[in-house]
Amino acid sequence: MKKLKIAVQKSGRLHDESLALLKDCGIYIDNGRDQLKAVSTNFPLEIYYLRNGDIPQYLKDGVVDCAIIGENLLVEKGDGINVVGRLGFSKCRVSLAVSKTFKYKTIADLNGKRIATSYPETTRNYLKQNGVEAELHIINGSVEIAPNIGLADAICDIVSSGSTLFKNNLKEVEVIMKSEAVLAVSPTISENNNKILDKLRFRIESVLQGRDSRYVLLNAPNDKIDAIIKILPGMKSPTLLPLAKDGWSSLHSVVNRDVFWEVIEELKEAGAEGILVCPIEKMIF
Ligand SMILES: Nc1ncnc2c1ncn2[C@@H]1O[C@H](COP(=O)(O)OP(=O)(O)OP(=O)(O)O)[C@@H](O)[C@H]1O
Ligand SMILES: O=P(O)(O)OC[C@H]1O[C@H](OP(=O)(O)OP(=O)(O)O)[C@H](O)[C@@H]1O
Ligand SMILES: [Mg+2]
Repeated sequence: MKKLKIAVQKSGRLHDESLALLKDCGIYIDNGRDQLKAVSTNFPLEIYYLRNGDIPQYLKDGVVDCAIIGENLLVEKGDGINVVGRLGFSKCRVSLAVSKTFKYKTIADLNGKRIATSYPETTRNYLKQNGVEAELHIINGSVEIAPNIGLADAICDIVSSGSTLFKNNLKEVEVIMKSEAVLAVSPTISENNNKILDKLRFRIESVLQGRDSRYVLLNAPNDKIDAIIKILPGMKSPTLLPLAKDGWSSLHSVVNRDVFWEVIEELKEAGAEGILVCPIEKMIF
C-alpha cells in the first residue's frame, strides 16, 4: 500500500510539537533514535526528519508529499507550495529591528544601511515594496549580535517573546509577517496520496478544534436557564438534562478556550452553580 510522506523538523523549535500532534491524531510512529526516516505502524505514513530550511525544496521536488513547517520559510523559499492548515504552535513574527539608540522614524531610515538576516528573500521583498535600498548580509544564526559587533545597522529575524532583542539592546521597528507552524503540500502530490492527506487533515482538524475548546457542565435553577443559554454559544445548542433536585437542570456545552474565563464569570452572575470545565480530546463536525 502507498504511503504518504511527511517531513517533520529533525530537531529544533517545531520537532516536539509536530510529533505530539501526530500522536494526538492517533498515529503511532516506530521511532528509533537518530533515524532519518520512520514509519507509522497504524497509518499509511512515512516520516522524514529534515532541516526546516531544507523542507521547501524537498516539497518542490516531490521527495515528500507534505510537511510541518514554519510558515515564514514558505514565504522565504516556498513559491508554489500550498498551505492546507495552520497548526497553532511555533507562533512568531519576522521583524526588522535596530539598535535602541537608532533614531528610527520610518522604513526610509534604512536606505543605504546594512541589514543582517537569515531570511534574505523576505527582507528583500519587503524593502522593495517600500522602495528602500539596503545592503543585505546573509548569516545563518545569532543574527541579533550583528549590530553590536558592527556588522550591520539593522537585522531582520524571528521575534517571539522579544527577549533576544532586549538582551542585545535592539528594538523591533517593523513586523514583516506573522508566522506559525503550518501543514504544507507538495505541488506534485499524487491523487492517491492526496486521499491519505485528506484523512490526516481530518484528524488534525479534529485535534486542533478539541485543543481550542473546553466542555462546560453546570447546574442552574430552571428559571435561569434561558439567560444562561444565551451566554453559552455551544456547538449547535446546549444539552439540557433535569437534575434529581426539583426545579433544577444540568446544562452541557462547548466553549472556546480563549473566552472561557469571561464566559464563566458571566455564567456565575447569571446563576450557574457547580461549574465543571473539562478538556476535549477530539472534536468532529
Ligand atoms: N523563538 C521562536 N518562537 C516561536 N517560533 C519560532 C521561534 N524561532 C523560530 N520559530 C519558528 O520555528 C521554525 C523553526 O525554527 P528553528 O530555529 O527550530 O529552525 P530553523 O533555524 O529554521 O532551522 P533548521 O531546522 O533548518 O535548522 C521557524 O521557521 C519559525 O517559524
Ligand atoms: O523573541 P524570542 O523569544 O527571544 O525568540 C527569538 C529568537 O528565537 C529564534 O532563535 P532560536 O532560539 O531558534 O535559535 P537559533 O538562532 O539557533 O535558531 C530566533 O532566531 C531569535 O533569535
Ligand atoms: Mg531558530
